[in-house]
Amino acid sequence: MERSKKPSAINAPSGGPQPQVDISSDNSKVTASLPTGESVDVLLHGATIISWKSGKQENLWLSEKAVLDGSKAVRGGIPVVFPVFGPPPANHATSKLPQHGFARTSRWEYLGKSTSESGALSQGGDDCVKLDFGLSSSNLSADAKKAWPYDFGLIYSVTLGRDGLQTVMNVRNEGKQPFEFQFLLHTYLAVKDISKVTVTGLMGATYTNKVLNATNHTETHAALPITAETDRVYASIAQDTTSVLQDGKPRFDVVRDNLDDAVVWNPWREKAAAMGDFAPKDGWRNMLCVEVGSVNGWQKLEAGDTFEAGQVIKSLL
Ligand SMILES: O=P(O)(O)OC[C@H]1O[C@@H](O)[C@H](O)[C@@H](O)[C@@H]1O
Repeated sequence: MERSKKPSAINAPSGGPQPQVDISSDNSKVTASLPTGESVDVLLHGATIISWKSGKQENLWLSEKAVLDGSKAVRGGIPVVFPVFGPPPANHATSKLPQHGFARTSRWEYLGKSTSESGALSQGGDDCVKLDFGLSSSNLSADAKKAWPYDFGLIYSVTLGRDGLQTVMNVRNEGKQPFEFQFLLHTYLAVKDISKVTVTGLMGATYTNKVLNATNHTETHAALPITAETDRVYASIAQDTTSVLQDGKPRFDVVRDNLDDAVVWNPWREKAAAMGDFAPKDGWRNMLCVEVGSVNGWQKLEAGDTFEAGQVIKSLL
């Protein structure tokens, strides 16, 4: 599929200090950092970004009890949701998969780095670094392969720039039959105090309110406060950018590319207490998930076709 908004290429390296990329000695994590102090940590387990720092400031929330050894999806950071969002519907090809699919619990392969083609975040030269991760049907566990028997290839590109992080997924149908999928980036943003957070860029969008018996509504808030358990799936949002404000000041811009939907989730006190891997127990005060995706209905990919989509998150300090 041709993308309407392809990231532009960056200029040739300037010869100054270079971004650094390290692979942990146990081969479980890739860390990239820029000479200007930004860094990102990506686990091969789930290709889950578990840390993204702008200088000393951590932008992502990660549970103190997150399980990082590959036995369970990570509670925090940016888990990748594919090929189904939420509990799979009974009458669909994904019906035998676990909630949110297998991408977040599979081990991905690190495909390498580049600094020459980093796109949307670059201001020129080598001020960005792009890490590529791959997952294909041949790397899946026997259980996942059996539950969703399609041939596919995913390439997930994580680009660290000075003022933002870009995450882009390329999905390719490598089989002979079409398949349908959903995709979402389950970003846990770190916030100082949820009681002083508002979310903009959703006004006028219709949403399913999962905490109100999955009823449908239209967003009427220009700046949505988060005052209780929140689990809303917004569909076909007109604006590209969803912003998180702290104390009325912009803290994050989340810019969608070729993705129309977004979930806003905070479990609040009781649901957080019920999650064994959620810590500290009052951690819900310091996080908000703004999850961009394509989750209303299905993306259909014919044999040989590709789909590409992602987000840029800007940390506005
Ligand atoms: O506990 P999980 O599987 O990581 O899911 C967390 C949440 O993920 C959100 O995307 C869903 O909208 C919520 O309903 C869900 O509770």
